[in-house]
Amino acid sequence: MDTVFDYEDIQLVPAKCIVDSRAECDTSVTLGKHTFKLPVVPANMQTIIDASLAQKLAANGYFYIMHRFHPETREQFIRDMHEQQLIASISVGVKEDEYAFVEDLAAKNVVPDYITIDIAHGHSNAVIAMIQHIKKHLPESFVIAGNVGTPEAVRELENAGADATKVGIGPGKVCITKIKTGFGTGGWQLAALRWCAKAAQKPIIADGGIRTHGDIAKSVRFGASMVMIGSLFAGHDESPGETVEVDGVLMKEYFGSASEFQKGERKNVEGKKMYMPYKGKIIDTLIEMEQDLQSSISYAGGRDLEAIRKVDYVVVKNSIFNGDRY
Ligand SMILES: NC(=O)C1=CN([C@@H]2O[C@H](COP(=O)(O)OP(=O)(O)OC[C@H]3O[C@@H](n4cnc5c(N)ncnc54)[C@H](OP(=O)(O)O)[C@@H]3O)[C@@H](O)[C@H]2O)C=CC1
Ligand SMILES: Nc1nc2c(ncn2[C@@H]2O[C@H](COP(=O)(O)O)[C@@H](O)[C@H]2O)c(=O)[nH]1
Repeated sequence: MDTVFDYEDIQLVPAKCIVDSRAECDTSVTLGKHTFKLPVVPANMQTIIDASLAQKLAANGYFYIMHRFHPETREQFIRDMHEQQLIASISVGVKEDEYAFVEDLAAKNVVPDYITIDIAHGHSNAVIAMIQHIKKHLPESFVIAGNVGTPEAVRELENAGADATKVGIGPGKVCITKIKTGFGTGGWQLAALRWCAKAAQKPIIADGGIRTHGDIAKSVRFGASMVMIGSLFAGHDESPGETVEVDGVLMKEYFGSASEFQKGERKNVEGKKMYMPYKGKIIDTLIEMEQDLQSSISYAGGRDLEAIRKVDYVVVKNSIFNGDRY
């Protein structure tokens, strides 16, 4: 691999505008059998999504992935979403119980539209076996497998039957994998995405490290079909994390899925907790993301996300804030 870089090191180069208004630019994306308003999905984490937010997102045309941390509620969740004619998108792990869960869903003909295999180190026989198990019992479900950080892993999971792969080992805001293990794509996530995308034959979801709305356009430029985001979605009214007041300022908790707060014990901890400033309603953030992405498309000289995939870029180390931070 040649030089590595991250989101803050890249700027996309503008091309001649062909629209009269940014409102003409279409940010929609198709993943599997469905089309969504934005190429963005809130992280499948307990402080980011719950059933109520999932319902709201799906009803308004956004993609979502429900987390897997209340496993006993998943079947009813799928039934509830389908009763409302909404997509059902769940997560699974790879432990023994999950095999029985998939078989049970198949036996009852309760078929999720999307199933995400949510594991820290996705380039593993455990994930390959789970992909094959889902494809055998629930062939109509769209399978997203991850997380990975190399082209070899993308190819292997695709060959096992994954319909999309999720790229990002350790770039997350509440991630401490890189500190605890020395491994990951933290600090070079965008270059890792490009590396993986060159090998991919199916959609890639870039996961972790998005800090600004412009990073969504950069992810699309470097090969992502969709972008998974945790921290930017934390802190909203609808975010399930606990709300606290610190020095008179409202904050909401955001913790890692491999943190002691999720696990309930200090074993193989690779995540931490932080408090994010309260941000108001999530729909306002989604609308702002859409407007910013429409603007990105206009700077790319096109009318839809495809235009962004072709733009030139420059690598200017740490250039994005011109030396300033918010
Ligand atoms: N995207 C990222 O960078 C990361 C994300 N996470 C998130 O944290 C959550 C917990 O992840 P995870 O621990 O995988 O899930 P689980 O705790 O469900 O573990 C899944 C299974 O994989 C095994 N396992 C986990 N990590 C490894 C490894 N490095 N090598 C071999 N076996 C392993 C576990 O066994 P055992 O526990 O006995 O090893 C267990 O049997 C997930 O939601 C994941 O997305 C966590 C770290 C990094
Ligand atoms: N290393 C860890 N990564 C984690 C953990 N919990 C979640 N995650 C990953 O982070 C992203 C969200 O990243 P953000 O930068 O947008 O906040 C999420 O989708 C997971 O892939 C964890 O405990 N450890």
